[in-house]
Amino acid sequence: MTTTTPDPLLAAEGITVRFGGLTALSDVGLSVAPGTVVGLIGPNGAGKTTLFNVVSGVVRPQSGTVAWKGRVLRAHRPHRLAGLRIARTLQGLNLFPGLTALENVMVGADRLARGGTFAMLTGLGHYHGDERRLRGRAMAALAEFGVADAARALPATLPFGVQKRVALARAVVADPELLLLDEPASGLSGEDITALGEAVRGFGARMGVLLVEHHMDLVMSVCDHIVVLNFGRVIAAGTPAEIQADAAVAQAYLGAAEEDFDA
Ligand SMILES: Nc1ncnc2c1ncn2[C@@H]1O[C@H](COP(=O)(O)OP(=O)(O)OP(=O)(O)O)[C@@H](O)[C@H]1O
Repeated sequence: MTTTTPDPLLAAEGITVRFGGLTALSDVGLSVAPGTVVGLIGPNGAGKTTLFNVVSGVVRPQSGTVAWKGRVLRAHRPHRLAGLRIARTLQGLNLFPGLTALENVMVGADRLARGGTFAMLTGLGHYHGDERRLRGRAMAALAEFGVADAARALPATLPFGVQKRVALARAVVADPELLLLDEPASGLSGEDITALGEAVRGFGARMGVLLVEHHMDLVMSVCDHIVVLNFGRVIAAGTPAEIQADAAVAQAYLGAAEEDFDA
């Protein structure tokens, strides 16, 4: 039998996570196919970050599996993601304060450096060829995000929106096959969000993307498929149009808003 649906890059199945007596995720699944942007949304406390952390290897589920290209990941750890060609950005910027924007992006290209970025940045080992090649690549990544002129600056001296772009450049500089984005729009507004949306759509043409995000306009405009969590369960999954028309989703957000209102 032939199928038009590509095999997923990432497939999480039956994920259950408990923190003491609290069930943060209950039998949750999602998958990301190449060239698609999958959104993960839900009210506060729904379990989005927990699922992001399971996929990243930060949290180990009590049950369920995470598979990468059809192979279940058993010793799944965050520092192994780059080797699998999975990149992620976190809610915080996580830029190295003592390195310039360019050097930060070069760290993201570590997978491509034969001697490792450490050798390259410290000058130890055989690094000259790597250094030139990766510097060029990192500059190109900064230019792609319109922040090439920030290359020599330390992160703390740059506006927040520029730091965010540097963090995105670092995430994609090594050409990942899957990009995990945890609330990339947080702290951004106006044209920075518009530019972020364009960037995420651009990533979607080159790689699979999993986007955890509160900013609904962004999610609805960039995602091919959306999974909605509430109280640790998947309550809906579908296209942006299907999710916008889903009564259970509207109820979940309305309920959350009423709780916020009562608080
Ligand atoms: N390390 C932890 N220990 C105990 N409880 C936790 C832990 N991490 C998350 N939780 C709880 O698990 C539930 C899901 O939290 P999670 O952060 O995954 O939700 P979220 O959808 O990302 O929320 P938000 O949108 O507010 O970031 C919440 O009730 C939260 O309090």
